[in-house]
Amino acid sequence: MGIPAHREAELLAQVPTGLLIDGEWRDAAGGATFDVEDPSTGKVLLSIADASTEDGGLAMDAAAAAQESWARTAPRERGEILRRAFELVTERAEDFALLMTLEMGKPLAESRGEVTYGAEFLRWFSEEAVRVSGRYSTSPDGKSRLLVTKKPVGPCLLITPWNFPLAMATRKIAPAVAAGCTMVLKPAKLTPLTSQLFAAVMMEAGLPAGVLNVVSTTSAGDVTGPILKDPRLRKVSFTGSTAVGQGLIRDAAHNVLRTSMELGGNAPFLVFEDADLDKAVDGAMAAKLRNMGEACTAANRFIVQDTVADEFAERFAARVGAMTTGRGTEDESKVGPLIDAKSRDKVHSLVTDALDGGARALVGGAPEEGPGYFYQPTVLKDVAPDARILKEEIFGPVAPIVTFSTEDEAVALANNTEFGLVSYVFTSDLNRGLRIGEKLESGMLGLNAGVVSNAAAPFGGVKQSGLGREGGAEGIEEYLYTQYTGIADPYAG
Ligand SMILES: NC(=O)c1ccc[n+]([C@@H]2O[C@H](COP(=O)([O-])OP(=O)(O)OC[C@H]3O[C@@H](n4cnc5c(N)ncnc54)[C@H](O)[C@@H]3O)[C@@H](O)[C@H]2O)c1
Ligand SMILES: O=CCCC(=O)O
Repeated sequence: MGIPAHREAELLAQVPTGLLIDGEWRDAAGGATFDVEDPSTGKVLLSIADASTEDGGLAMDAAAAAQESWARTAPRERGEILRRAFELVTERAEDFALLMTLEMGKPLAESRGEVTYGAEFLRWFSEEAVRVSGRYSTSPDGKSRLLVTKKPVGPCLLITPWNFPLAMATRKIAPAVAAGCTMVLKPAKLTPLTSQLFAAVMMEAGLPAGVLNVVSTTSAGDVTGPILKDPRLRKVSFTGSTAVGQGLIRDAAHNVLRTSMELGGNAPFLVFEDADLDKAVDGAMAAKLRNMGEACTAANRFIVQDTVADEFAERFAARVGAMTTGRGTEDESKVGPLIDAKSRDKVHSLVTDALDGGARALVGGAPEEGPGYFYQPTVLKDVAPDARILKEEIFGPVAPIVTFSTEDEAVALANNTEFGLVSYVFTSDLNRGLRIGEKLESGMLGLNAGVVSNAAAPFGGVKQSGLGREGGAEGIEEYLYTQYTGIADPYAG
């Protein structure tokens, strides 16, 4: 059983294929289009408008023109639009889930999870929209008054990746809407369809024309480069690879833009000998195989105390080996394809390098035969310390295991990376968990938990994993700036 072909066709027919500029769906200026493919089959799902530099300029014009009036709308009005969007996405959860599965490949159950997660940003920020506040105080010498207010930063450029097509968009759009900012959204060319449908839902929820403009394109730099140089732009928020983020930070320096950067990771997953191994294996499954390992939060290095390493590896490998790969629309599929051939080749080159360096594959270790970009869920043991797989983001269903003997050694191994997004620690000793957490260089910590993502939490990294936070009370601050007004002493004649 799976999803009938006519259901897929009916859904695809509802996805807008134009660019959303100033509230209208339009063809690209030169009429160009591009194909979006299903990574399970390589077949074309839909052709959509391919934005050019000119289209990017029109989108920027629309965002700039809408900014002033949008900033003046009542916070409650912005919150209600987000709340309606939350309800519409929730009503259409099956559509969004199927669309993500089609264009990105993840199993339907995971897509449904992403719909819940992605929609939650809409609900969370619908509530935050009315909580922005400032303060009024007396200066220390009593001679003046200090009025501190928060204002929307202004038009924003939002750039999103392909791996969580809905949640990465709502995590930016919702706080921008709540704060009163207008936007140009550039989704990833591999998975633009979810953003296209989501933008239609935002319009249906009552978002005024020009507030959200969407320019899907195959020429990312050509579209975003001029926007970044436009003096009307005030902020760029990016989720994607560290290399691209570094380039955008350089470009953002030109106009000294506010930047939020959600970049790559190399998460350590630490298992201590006092951990409940059943829970550690459950956590490892979630931290590694969620989204086929194509998550910035994916556990990239399993660092296990030597006294329990064999038992952990054996149990983990048994679970991983039981995971069936398949098109995400099929009921039995637990692990979908990787996003494209390049990604699968990269994963395999990391595995091959590790095996050549002396590692053993307890399960998996090769691409799947046949159509689509499937890779066998894999566990590697005895990985050499200098293996590339321990240094680079794997972004696939592959788990390398290394061992340690002391707490200090575990921390040193975990911190031995330029990334610092999330770390996972499994121990039944709370003091040890907190102690290790204090020593780990990462923006987030999963303590006996394999997933930390939550709309109510500040998501983000340190070191080369990024700048700023998305979600939580912190998320809206990224779209606000502080204005201070100094007021003369009201008692002085
Ligand atoms: N920290 C986080 O929250 C988070 C979340 C999801 C993904 N990621 C990271 O994203 C990466 C995977 O996503 P990806 O492959 O889509 O990343 P990517 O950096 O290749 O692309 C991300 C986005 O940037 C665009 N882009 C690429 N080159 C550009 C340029 N020169 N100018 C402007 N835009 C450009 C892409 O079209 C896409 O929309 C991984 O490294 C992953 O860790 C991080
Ligand atoms: O890929 C990174 C995002 C993952 C998440 O938000 O849970």
